[in-house]
Amino acid sequence: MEKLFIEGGRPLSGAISIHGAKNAALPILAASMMAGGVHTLRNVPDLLDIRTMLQILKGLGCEAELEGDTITLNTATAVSFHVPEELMRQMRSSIFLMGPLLARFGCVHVSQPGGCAIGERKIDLHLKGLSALGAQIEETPNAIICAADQLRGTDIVLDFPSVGATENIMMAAALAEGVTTIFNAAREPEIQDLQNYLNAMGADIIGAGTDTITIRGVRELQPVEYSIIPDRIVAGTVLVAAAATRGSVTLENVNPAHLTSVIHALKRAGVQMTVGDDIIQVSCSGRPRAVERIVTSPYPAFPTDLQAQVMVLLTLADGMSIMKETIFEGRFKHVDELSRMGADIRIDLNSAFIRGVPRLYGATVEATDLRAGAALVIAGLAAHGTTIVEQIHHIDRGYDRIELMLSKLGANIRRMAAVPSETSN
Ligand SMILES: CC(=O)N[C@H]1[C@@H](OP(=O)(O)OP(=O)(O)OC[C@H]2O[C@@H](n3ccc(=O)[nH]c3=O)[C@H](O)[C@@H]2O)O[C@H](CO)[C@@H](O)[C@@H]1O
Ligand SMILES: C=C(OP(=O)(O)O)C(=O)O
Repeated sequence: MEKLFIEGGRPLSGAISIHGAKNAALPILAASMMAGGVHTLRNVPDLLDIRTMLQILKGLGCEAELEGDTITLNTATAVSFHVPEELMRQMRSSIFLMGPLLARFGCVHVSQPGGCAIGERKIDLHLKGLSALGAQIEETPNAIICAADQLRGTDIVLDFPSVGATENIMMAAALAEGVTTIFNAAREPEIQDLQNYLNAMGADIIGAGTDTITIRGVRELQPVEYSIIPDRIVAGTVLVAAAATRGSVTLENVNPAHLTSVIHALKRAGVQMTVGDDIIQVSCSGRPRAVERIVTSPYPAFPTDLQAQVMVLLTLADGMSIMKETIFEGRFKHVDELSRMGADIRIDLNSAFIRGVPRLYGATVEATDLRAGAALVIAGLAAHGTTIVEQIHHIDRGYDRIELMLSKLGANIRRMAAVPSETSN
């Protein structure tokens, strides 16, 4: 297994361009199935999850090529609506195929999606939404089969503003007969990006970014060229890494409006930031301040996907901070690893009580999930001594060669290949 070796203690400095958003690119790749033909997607990050999605699309019969940050995808050749179980299990985003395949073929055969172990992550809201559009759903322990001769628009009220359910329903409804309105929809920027992509293909959708999305079904969609938005979570990760190492970094190709709650939280921690149209300059010269309370919640509130990374900054703050996680019940797995690096964190139910320490110390730690892994990398950059991060395939799901990105900012970080003794059995 590959590992990251980090010599900590170097302040990050310089400028970096932020890559495209995983959470926008994945549903958009799935949505491309709804318009047979050649699509060109730009600003796509080269991530493990993107490669898994391409593998699924190829398995369905599409032709796909990833060159630099551009994917050329021919979905006209697709012949199958069955996503094999072993591919479904590799990531949560495999579930995005459900709405598009149902809309295109009138039938889809999937199974429970996999992904990081951060909570139960049910898909009941996806299924309820598709059922409301008229799909017949048959669930067995190993398969979920949805079928509909004709999807029909309707009003759908989500019990919780689920990002994935909002997106799956939007995609299926785009080719349904009549009007669908999603109430209590998720408002994440990636949903607006999906709306923009679907509309560019000829869909008629308004409201993404608010809690009410209206989709007027159209008969067909056309393939297009489209550019994915920048990744706000990668941007947030770099902001925290710069602050935790007391560095000074300029982020380019970002949308600061997507990071309002994060910028607010970091400013409360004493981090200096200057915001332009598509750049953010960040610096932190002294010890961060403790922040009384940060609560993760659906957008536009503070994102769960940056909880672990910001917690690292607060482990170094002057005083006691509290972070409350309200989205995923299993998203504190980084805490044990950070404690091994000298952090002082106590968990009580879904709150973490973080007593700042003057410094962290390098250790061998394990990435238990994507953002926990990113947090451990930041901790390693800020720590005294050497940190080895293991199980980094989790990090590769969401960061395009994280070690290259951070090396450009002066970090001493390198990826080491598996040693032969580890691969021989
Ligand atoms: C590819 C992608 O965009 N992933 C993001 C998406 O995941 P994802 O779309 O899976 O997140 P959701 O918003 O659906 O999930 C939020 C909460 O709702 C629950 N839930 C969800 C669906 C459902 O049918 N039933 C149900 O109970 C989940 O268990 C979780 O507790 O939003 C999350 C919350 O911002 C982010 O952390 C993920 O990075
Ligand atoms: C939880 C995440 O992603 P996914 O929904 O793809 O598992 C994430 O990006 O932090």
